[in-house]
Amino acid sequence: EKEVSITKFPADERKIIAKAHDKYKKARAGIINTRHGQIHTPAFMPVGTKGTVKAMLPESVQTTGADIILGNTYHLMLQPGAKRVFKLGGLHKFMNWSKPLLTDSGGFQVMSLSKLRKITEEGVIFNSHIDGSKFMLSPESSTEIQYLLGSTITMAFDECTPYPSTYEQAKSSMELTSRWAKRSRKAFYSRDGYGQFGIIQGSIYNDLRLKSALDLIELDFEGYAIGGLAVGEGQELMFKVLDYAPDLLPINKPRYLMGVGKPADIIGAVQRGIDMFDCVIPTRSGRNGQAFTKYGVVNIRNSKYKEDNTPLEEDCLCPACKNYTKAYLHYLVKVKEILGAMLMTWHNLMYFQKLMLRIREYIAQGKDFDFIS
Ligand SMILES: CNc1nc2c(CC[C@H]3O[C@@H](OC)[C@H](O)[C@@H]3OC)c3nc(N)[nH]c(=O)c3cc2[nH]1
Ligand SMILES: [Zn+2]
Repeated sequence: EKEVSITKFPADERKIIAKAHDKYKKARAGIINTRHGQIHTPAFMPVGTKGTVKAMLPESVQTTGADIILGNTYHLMLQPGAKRVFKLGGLHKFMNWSKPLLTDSGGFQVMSLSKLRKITEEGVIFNSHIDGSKFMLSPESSTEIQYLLGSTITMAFDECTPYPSTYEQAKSSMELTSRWAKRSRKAFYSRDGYGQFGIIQGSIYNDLRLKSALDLIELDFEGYAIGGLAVGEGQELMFKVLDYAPDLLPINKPRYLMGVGKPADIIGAVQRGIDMFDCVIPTRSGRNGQAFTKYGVVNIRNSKYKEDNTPLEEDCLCPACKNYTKAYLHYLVKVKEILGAMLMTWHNLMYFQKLMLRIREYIAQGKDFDFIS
């Protein structure tokens, strides 16, 4: 049993008991202590982009077992505006979520959502996808916005290198991210129980990933994210990067793989040393009628369910499985009833949290967990 205690997450300790497996010696289970409570890792973080996990009440999200949810700087700075959220008591109060909140730094959404944008050394100038008004996101403004929102974990302002990229493109993008990380770190207001994570880039090039990690480790972040993945490279290439990238990061700090993923992606990434995940799959696909079950993914809109009087999963404790049948869910989703989105989302979030719970238990017992899904 290797006891590895994490360096201070300001004023708090993160205890991590990394059991060295023969096959999965990199898998680890632990606890991150923050100002807003504990995060049990490996952790799945539901996405609440616009200050709400879509179709869920925050107390319902809590019953699924989620310790932390995500908000998004890009969306919230456009509407309702970071200063307004600050004036109203911060995002925790605004959305009635008292546990940890992680906010992305906004760069990714600028590139994927905004119209007309210009990347300069200073930052990214863009027009809002809502009303076309002009905005600038920079390491300083992104860090300040996340402070105004009251984020427990703030993400450094980075450039998510697109896939595919040539070596030269990935190199200059990674170097820009390193310069922006330095400015983000300088702009961060360090407080007990709050933390800022650096995001490493470098696409699929291992020397660039190493350089990115070295640049960011110098800035002594409270945690590190592996960025530039789940951007279309596919699972095989992603795992190839994850075969070495987590090892470039401090073993005693949280490692967060952004935007991942399906259950099999999560299991493979945990086996390679990742602690934290976020993905829209359980919420977005739930609203689109896809339910994750131990029998595989159920497309509830399929007509074979229209008179199926059994629950999605007979032993699941979520309201969809306890009180309703596949036939009812099939009907609700077909006629686009709001309750359909609610019940499907609730079940999927419960499924993902159960998966993480089982992974944490297997690691704690020193068991292999290849076959869980
Ligand atoms: C899906 N694949 C993927 N997402 C990614 C995101 C957005 C996650 C963010 O996007 C929102 O979900 C829609 C969530 O709010 C999440 O917040 C952390 C990334 N963000 C940054 N800053 N840098 C990256 O390299 C990056 C890579 C990703 N790959
Ligand atoms: Zn269920």
